[in-house]
Amino acid sequence: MTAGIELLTTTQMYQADRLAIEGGVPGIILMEAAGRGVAETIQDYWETGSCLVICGPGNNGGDGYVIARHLQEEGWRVILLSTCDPEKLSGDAAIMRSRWEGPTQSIAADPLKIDLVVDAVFGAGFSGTLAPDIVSLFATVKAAKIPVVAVDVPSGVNGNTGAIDPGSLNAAMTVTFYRAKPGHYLYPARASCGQLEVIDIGIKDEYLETISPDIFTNTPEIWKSNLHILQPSDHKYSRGHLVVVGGGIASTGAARIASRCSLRAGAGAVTVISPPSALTTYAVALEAVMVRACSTAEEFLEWVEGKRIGTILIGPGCGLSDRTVELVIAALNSPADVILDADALTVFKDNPDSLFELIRNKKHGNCIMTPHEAEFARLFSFDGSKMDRARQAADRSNAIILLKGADTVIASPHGQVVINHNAPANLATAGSGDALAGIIAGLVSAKMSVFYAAAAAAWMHGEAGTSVGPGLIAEDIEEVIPAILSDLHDLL
Ligand SMILES: NC(=O)C1=CN([C@@H]2O[C@H](COP(=O)(O)OP(=O)(O)OC[C@H]3O[C@@H](n4cnc5c(N)ncnc54)[C@H](OP(=O)(O)O)[C@@H]3O)[C@@H](O)[C@H]2O)[C@@H](O)CC1
Ligand SMILES: Nc1ncnc2c1ncn2[C@@H]1O[C@H](COP(=O)(O)OP(=O)(O)O)[C@@H](O)[C@H]1O
Ligand SMILES: [K+]
Repeated sequence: MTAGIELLTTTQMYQADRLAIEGGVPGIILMEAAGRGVAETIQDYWETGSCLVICGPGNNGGDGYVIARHLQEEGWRVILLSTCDPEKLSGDAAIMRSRWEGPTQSIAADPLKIDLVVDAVFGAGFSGTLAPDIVSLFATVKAAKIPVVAVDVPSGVNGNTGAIDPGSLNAAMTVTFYRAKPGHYLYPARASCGQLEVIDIGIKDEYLETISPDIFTNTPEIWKSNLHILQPSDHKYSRGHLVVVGGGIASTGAARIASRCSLRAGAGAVTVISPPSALTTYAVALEAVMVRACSTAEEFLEWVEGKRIGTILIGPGCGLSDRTVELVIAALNSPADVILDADALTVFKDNPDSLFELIRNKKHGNCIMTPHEAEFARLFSFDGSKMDRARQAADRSNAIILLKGADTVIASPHGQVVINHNAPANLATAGSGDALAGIIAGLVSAKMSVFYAAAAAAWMHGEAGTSVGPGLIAEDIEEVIPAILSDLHDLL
């Protein structure tokens, strides 16, 4: 099995296919390897039994004929069903059909007597809607509750976007080739893929240099070498002094959660900036985190510059006020790296371009914005997949965009994308986003480059969700960061 962190679009997958063919592996050999690989994977997981293979009109259907042949040779009772006139198949698929010696049915067999269904109707290049006869066939399979193995993707999934026709099948397993596709990791399609298996069909890894993928799954492999390793010469300020801009007396929890997470993630020193009226509340609640009152944006900027603050997190619990707007402007005018979250984004909903201009004009330091979908929609009005929207937003704003959710997407203004896939749904709890923002800030403060910091933080946040498990509240996240960091350092 190959895994590989690269995700390929349909166009890139066709390019891989072409490069392999030009490199001397004919398409028919690739198709044979693909079908045989799926059949072998099926046998790794299922007892020999009876199988319905549903074949479509293109090469995905061609794979289906190969799978049917191999399963039959291994003793399976195979029923093959074509969703189109098999005479209309062309190219490699037509050749594979000619090598299939069993019957080909054009109407549904009795699915109740079948142990497994192989969905080889459409591949990752599908877009649009499934025809009614296919939807109705799939409905029969669903009603019979037979496990489904999808070839490449469950038919009806768009491999580039993660969009899915509601009539598609829910696969127990999806077997794809060479590298996974973004649609395997983006919702809603991700929920329909089941266990994802990526198999080697003889396309060389070296072709990736030509293809130059820019979409990746979020694994430590991407960013672990960028984690800061503490040295004997380190002291608290060399590890980075970070500022979290806190809100007023009614909403101090968010900055408290974020600031504690940022210390855990690696900042050497953290100061919460508070309106004078809330200073005592912060001071009583925080121990290792310092607190400082700041009345005006001018005073804030002067202090940030004077103290050579390297990182500023602003937004969690800040409030939708002129103070927040002024402090965001001051932060972006400072040389520090800036993480904008929550209220720091929403305060610009009536004039997002002014925010983007501030970011574009930032002379030193970078900016990361961490919206959830509603915050994103207040600033941007792009169409398309979550990945495309995050990418366009990064391009428009010149910030790193971390668009939150079960499939958090991190996009850079240079078009690089990472899709996170380890976040359990128990993270959907108040304050969990504040913890994430704090972890990002802590990693940035500890000198991790900003794109990697955003990706690493999303991954650590997901691990924290899994580690705490059911009943997680946002305060729990900081508690498990040391163990997660310790495991990460073991990988180095
Ligand atoms: N690449 C590789 O390295 C390898 C790839 N392999 C396999 O090839 C598969 C990709 O093959 P593929 O390009 O033939 O696509 P696939 O989905 O089978 O069929 C396309 C057909 O569907 C049709 N169609 C499309 N949308 C539709 C709609 N909404 N509603 C109705 N029809 C629609 C479309 O018709 P068109 O619209 O183009 O006229 C066309 O006839 C891939 O998934 C993998 O399994 C392996 O063999 C090993 C090597
Ligand atoms: N269903 C889910 N599965 C996994 N992660 C989720 C889910 N829903 C939310 N999250 C994560 O939880 C965090 C919630 O952040 P946010 O909405 O800003 O909450 P808050 O503002 O209360 O802190 C984000 O990191 C998001 O990606
Ligand atoms: K399929």
